[in-house]
Amino acid sequence: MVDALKKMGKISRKGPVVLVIMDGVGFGKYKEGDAVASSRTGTLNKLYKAYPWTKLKAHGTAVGLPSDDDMGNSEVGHNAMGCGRVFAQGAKLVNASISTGAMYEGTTWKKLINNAKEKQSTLHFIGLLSDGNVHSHIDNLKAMIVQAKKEGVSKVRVHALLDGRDVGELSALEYFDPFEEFLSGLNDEGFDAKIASGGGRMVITMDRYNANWNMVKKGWETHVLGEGRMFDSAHEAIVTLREESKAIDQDLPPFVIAKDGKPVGTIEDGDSVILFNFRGDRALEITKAFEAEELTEFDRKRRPDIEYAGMMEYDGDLHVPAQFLVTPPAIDKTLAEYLCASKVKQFSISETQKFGHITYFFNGNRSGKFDASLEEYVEILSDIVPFEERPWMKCAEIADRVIKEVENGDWDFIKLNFPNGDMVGHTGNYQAVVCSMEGLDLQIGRIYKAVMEAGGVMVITADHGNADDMFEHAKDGSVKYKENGDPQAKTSHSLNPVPCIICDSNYQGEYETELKSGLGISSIAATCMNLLDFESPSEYDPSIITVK
Ligand SMILES: O=C(O)[C@@H](CO)OP(=O)(O)O
Ligand SMILES: [Mn+2]
Ligand SMILES: [Mn+2]
Repeated sequence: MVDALKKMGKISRKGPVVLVIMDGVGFGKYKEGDAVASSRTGTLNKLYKAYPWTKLKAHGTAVGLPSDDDMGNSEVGHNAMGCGRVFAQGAKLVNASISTGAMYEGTTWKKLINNAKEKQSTLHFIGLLSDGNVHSHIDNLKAMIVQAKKEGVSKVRVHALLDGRDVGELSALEYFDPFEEFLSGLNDEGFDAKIASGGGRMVITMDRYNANWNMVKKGWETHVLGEGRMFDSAHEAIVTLREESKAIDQDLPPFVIAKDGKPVGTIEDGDSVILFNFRGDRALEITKAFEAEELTEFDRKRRPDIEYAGMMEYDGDLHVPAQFLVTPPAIDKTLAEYLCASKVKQFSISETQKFGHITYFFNGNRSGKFDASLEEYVEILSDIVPFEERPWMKCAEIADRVIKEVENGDWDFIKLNFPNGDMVGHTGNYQAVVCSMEGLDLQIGRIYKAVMEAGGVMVITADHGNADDMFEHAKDGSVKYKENGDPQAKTSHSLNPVPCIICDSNYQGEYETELKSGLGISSIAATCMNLLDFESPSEYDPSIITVK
């Protein structure tokens, strides 16, 4: 348990500090494709003119990723904002564990490998097949397969999800084709590795925050039971299903690879299974499907008796999964923990799609509360729809609730995540993103009014960019176009910085109006502490404000 924070005795506000996280809203590098800049955001424009603001780094090493070529993402972004400093993140830790060989010395790896060897059974890998480095990296998978062969495993099956969300929207074959070749290169009379099933990541297996368990059910049927449309190869499945459905990769229907009408890689008693995604939000449900004795969310029909391991521990509170290959970053001393120790009353809210971002990720990948008597978490249920069809999502409902809480005056610190910029940004639909940004801006205007009337402070920021970079650009900065002349949509996050605006209802000169520059989003935590009149702990990254 951390100590209570020290009071500064310098900043006193009647109302709460309200932290607004606009998920996926950054400052575009290119004019073309910047759906944030090209939206009519009257509120934000007004706030940029009226209040101090700065740009914060939200990608690469500033959020604990291996290099500055890595775009930011919600996990590392919320970890940084909620924990006040930067930890080496999953992408970096897994990479290191594999390249030093530490993973293969661990008990979990040995157990799964020995299990497959002793029982002459199959070693399965399930996960996202791309180099997006948000949930997984294909190089990790390849290294593990090579090692498994070296250690004497004879049969490997890969259940590969198409990405198209952290990489190009139609890039799957750039990963699948060379990967099939890689497997063929390894195969010999003593070793047999194949892709056994697959599908789009937004259709099967990778649901999060209990938004749509039907996705997990479909994933189970596809990977475990081998039920579904059958194809001879992943290549054939992807080409055929693309043509029929016109879907982009993340939305491609599921497929099962079969030979002579029989699936090549169902998951059976005695097998070993590794979920090779390192990020937790979209790994928890499929993990539960494998691990739970009783499952109420869907009928598994058959639950194989297997050795199951995740790439990482996905939930540090609940210790899920029971077995994992790499120990996650030891994120401790979080903002919420410090605020609880200091008796600060805190309210957190988002809609389902980002509910765990503002709670679980923000608290360093822990699902529980630090002090239930001081904290309330509210989830507004997300619609189960393609978000380009409802780009406003639940931003009005979130704002309604926040305004009510601000007016009631029960909380010292309120934090919320608006998913619009990100969830709609991932669809690649420019018009929908503009609509999402304009809807969001209206709601920020409503919250702003309530916070000012209550005499509080509103801090507006984001976890990484997305909506600010909606077109693919060539190395020379020019927009890439499709054959039909439309710009090529970019569905992934961006490498761009994000805003931090401090709207203070009652500024009395207690801090410099010039905000510090060159900082990253990990500085949000210390900033919020200062605005709540606390000194920030020495281990935290510096606050954005300089208190006089
Ligand atoms: O949808 C997700 O899982 C990721 C992209 O892979 O987005 P975010 O980090 O914003 O949650
Ligand atoms: Mn995000
Ligand atoms: Mn995203």
